[in-house]
Order: sequence, then C-alpha cells, then structure tokens
Amino acid sequence: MAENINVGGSLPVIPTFQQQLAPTAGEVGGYLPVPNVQELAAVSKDVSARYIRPERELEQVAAGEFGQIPVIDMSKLQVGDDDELAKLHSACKEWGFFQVINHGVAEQVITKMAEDVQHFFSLSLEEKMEYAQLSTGIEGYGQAFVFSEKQTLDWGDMLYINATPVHERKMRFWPRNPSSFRATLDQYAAELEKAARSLLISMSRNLGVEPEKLLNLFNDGEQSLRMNYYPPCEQASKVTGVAPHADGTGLTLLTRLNQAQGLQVRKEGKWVPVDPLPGAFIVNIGDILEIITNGEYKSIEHRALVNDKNERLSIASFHDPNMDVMIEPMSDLLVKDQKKQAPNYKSISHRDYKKISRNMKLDGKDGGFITHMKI
Ligand SMILES: O=C(O)CCC(=O)C(=O)O
Ligand SMILES: [Fe+2]
Repeated sequence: MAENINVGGSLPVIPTFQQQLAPTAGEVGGYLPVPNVQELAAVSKDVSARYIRPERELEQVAAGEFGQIPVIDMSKLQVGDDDELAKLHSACKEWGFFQVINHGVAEQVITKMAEDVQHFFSLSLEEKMEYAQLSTGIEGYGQAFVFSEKQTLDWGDMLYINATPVHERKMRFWPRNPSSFRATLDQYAAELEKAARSLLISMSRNLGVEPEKLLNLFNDGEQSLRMNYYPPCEQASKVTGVAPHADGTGLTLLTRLNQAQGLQVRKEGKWVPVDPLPGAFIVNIGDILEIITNGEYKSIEHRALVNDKNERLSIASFHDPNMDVMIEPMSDLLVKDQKKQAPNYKSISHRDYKKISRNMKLDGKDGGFITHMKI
C-alpha cells in the first residue's frame, strides 16, 4: 500500500485529467444563454417544462429526524475553547455543514450587503443586463452551469463576481447601481474572508496541522460571491432554485437575505431543511477541503428550493486556495501516528481543477468532479 505514497512531496498528476480539459466554458463559450427567471415569473404563471424535476416527487424530506445542523460559536473558537473546537471537528466530520454565530462580521456589513443586493435585483432587466455574463465565463449577471438545451433549468438568477485576487477583478461585472454596491461588495468580501481564515485556523488545530500550512494554501486565494435571486414560483414543489450539488470550493459561507427558507442538506439519503439563525452564516465544506483533508472532512450535497409566494435571496461566498497550488491531500495529513497514510485523492493543479469543475453541470455530489479525484 505504501508504495504509491509520496509523503512530503506533491503527488503525481494523473494524465487522464488532461483529456478532460477541452473545450472549456471559460475559454470557448460553453455556457448557453437561458431565460431570465425573474422576467419569466413576472410575465406568466405557467412554469415551462424545462424547469420541472419529476424526481422531486420521490424524494424524502427528513422531518426533525436528524435535528438541525450544529451551531458553532466562533468567539469561543477564537479563545481556544476545547469543547467548541471538538464541536467544530465533529460538525466538519459528521455534517460538513454548520451555522456560525458570534463570527465577528458586523451586523451593518451584512445588512448593507442585503440592501444593495436586493436593490440590484429590483432594477429593470435592461439595467441588470449591463452586467450580463459573457458566453465565456461564469462571472456577471445570469445563470450558471447550463451546457445543453436538454438540461433541466434552475428557478433562479444570479450575480457572480470574483472578489479576489484583487488585481484580477473584472470591474465590468461589478454593478455601479446602487451607487454604494461596489464598496459594499468589497467590504463584505473582505470581512467574510477574515471569518473564513479564522475558521481554517480552528480546523487546522483540530486536524493536527500547523495553521500556517493550511492558511498558506489560501494566501492570495480566490474568493467569489454568488448572489442568488429566486423569484416565487407557482410550481415551487416541482422545481429547484439550485439543483443538488456539493460546492466545488474550499469553504463556503452562506447568508440568507430574507425570511424565505429553502436550503436543504442531504443526510443519509434524506433532505434536511436548514433553519438559519438570524445573523448567522451557514458554513459548508467544499470538495477542495475534502481533498486537502484526505476525506477527513466531507463536502455535502445540498440544494436550494424556492417559495410559491415570496422571493428568496442568498449569498454564497466561496473561499478557494491560491490558483498556483496543487489540489491534493496535505502531506502533513498523510502522516498519522508517525505512520504513512495512503492518499484517497489524486493530485491536480488548481487551475486545471477549476477549468474542469466549472464545465460540469450541477448533478449531485456523485456527478461532481470530486468523483474523478478519488483513488
Ligand atoms: O440559496 C441557497 O440557500 C444555497 C445556494 C447554494 O448552494 C450555492 O449558491 O452554491
Ligand atoms: Fe452550494
């Protein structure tokens, strides 16, 4: 078993990944234009067949069976509270999803972001389309991950921006309306990045690796904000706002902007509705963190449902490592109790990982790129 292990160095890149690299949406215009859902909802009550998911009828929603996802008090983590650290470790291992309270992000930063995002989505279609996605990438106003005419569509629109690295920002996608929006996005992104790094420090303590080693992977990393707008839908029980998926990212910090509920997490085959606490962030482990931790922490499938009466808004802040690092199990984690452990995942450059994962439709966790990374 030990022969294939390369503890301390980079794991070999598996050549088959290269075959999957062409063509890419990021480069050759892979994303298909689809209707604006907010407009559809405004003009007609009929929901086109392209949005209907017959499988939803068969799925089980767990009513109270598993309880709520764990709630972690970040102020306790920051002072090294052992019980809270243990709670975090178990939340990362058993759930892959948890809420954080006392996270240190000022309430007015979140409120201002909520106001500006709501303002943006309330603009006319024409105004929003000034920031429309191009066919070549995910950034901007539009929809994500649509590659074929046959694909079932999600009942939602989004504004997607890359906030870091700062020098690579594409300002054409950063709305000027409302006039405070750019500054708000900038501040919100910076505050959430701080919270994400603080969580990574606590996670590294729990994992038994030097915090610096984990943090270094995320230095000058990529942070993206996905602002989701889900209009009310007459057939809410038959559609999804975001189809089942596991985030292909490192860590995700999610905020809901209004009272409408809809996030559900898959546990033991059933869907567990998440009931967000006011002011809390919902945090989830993404595929990259699963790979880095060699599977000790797991990314979890989730989906967003929509409401039949009210619109729903959420913001996902995705925190990814630096583009120049290798995505692979951390070498320090491949040594446990002085023994070498086999890596459970292959190694790939972050750049290639992104190219591939951004070109796959959302199709549950098993349909995600992480399946190809498993050894
Ligand atoms: O809207 C939500 O609650 C979830 C959105 C989500 O999962 C995502 O944007 O990746
Ligand atoms: Fe997600």
